Amino acid sequence: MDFNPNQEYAIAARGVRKTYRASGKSPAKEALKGIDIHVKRGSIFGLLGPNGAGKSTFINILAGLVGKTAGEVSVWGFDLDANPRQVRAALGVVPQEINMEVFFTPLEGLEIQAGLYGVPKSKRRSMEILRALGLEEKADAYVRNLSGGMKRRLLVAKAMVHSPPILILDEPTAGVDIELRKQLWEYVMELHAQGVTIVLTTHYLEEAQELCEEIAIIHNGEVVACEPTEKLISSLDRKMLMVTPAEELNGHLDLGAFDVEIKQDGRLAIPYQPSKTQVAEILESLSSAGVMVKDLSTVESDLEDVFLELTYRKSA
Ligand SMILES: Nc1ncnc2c1ncn2[C@@H]1O[C@H](COP(=O)(O)OP(=O)(O)OP(=O)(O)O)[C@@H](O)[C@H]1O
Repeated sequence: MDFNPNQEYAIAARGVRKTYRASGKSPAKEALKGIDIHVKRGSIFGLLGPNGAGKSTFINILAGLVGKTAGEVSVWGFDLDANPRQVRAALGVVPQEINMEVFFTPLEGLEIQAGLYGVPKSKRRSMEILRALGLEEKADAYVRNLSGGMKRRLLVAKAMVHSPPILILDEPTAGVDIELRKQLWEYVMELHAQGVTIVLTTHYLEEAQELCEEIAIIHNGEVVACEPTEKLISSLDRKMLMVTPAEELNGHLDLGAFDVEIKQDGRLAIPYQPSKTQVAEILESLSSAGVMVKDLSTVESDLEDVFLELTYRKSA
């Protein structure tokens, strides 16, 4: 396909809305309330949000499985409404649910998928893809005899048969053990190194923090944050001062304006806002309370804190 190198974005979505119609006893549901998302070409982009936030709805709109109610979407420079076929060719989508044809072997399944995408026989790379995902030995096995992790890797393989420039993974590691998760990410990182743009939704904040260059947080159908990962984390005005007292403290400690928690190992955890509080002020309070400090360190916030704070702010 045409890789349109002049386009900056792999995916550009503006004002995307989706209202699911009422059916039976279920009322209409506004799942996306006008979201803007821009994914840079060649990046790894994370879409985070609690259950029901609207992540799958957005991905299903991109994949052409759900029709949007309003807004504009362009994928690899192609408008979704005007050029749905090109958009489909630009995307490899790994769905959340393992729902696959069990009558074919993995190799047959990939060949059929390649055929559906019109990949000529001479350009097919089915065995190469199976090898990369550690499924070479299972090429001729029954799909129903594969483990859950293998099935998930087979879904990734299927999404890549037509060599799309964008790979979308919807909760790819849910229920996958640590070893397989590692293997899956190694392959995804390899694709990334080859220039493939990766979009993933995950509930594993740590995973997103580790892998994604940019993260959008969706909550209740709205984008509450969309920034480079580091900036997102540093934008949170919260740190933790960890203090090891010279002598063990028994029970309660009152530090006035500061909250303090005595950890099991005897250290004190004191949260503070760097924009408002100097560490010296906390040390003064400790000194007034008669606590001698043996050692201290500060802990940065992680994505979990950002996530909680942003989603809390929105629902407050
Ligand atoms: N086909 C549908 N008909 C009606 N409502 C739907 C439909 N699909 C999703 N919804 C609703 O839209 C909202 C967003 O759902 P969506 O599946 O996009 O969330 P999500 O962020 O992907 O959540 P999860 O992480 O649980 O997959 C939810 O309230 C959900 O119940």
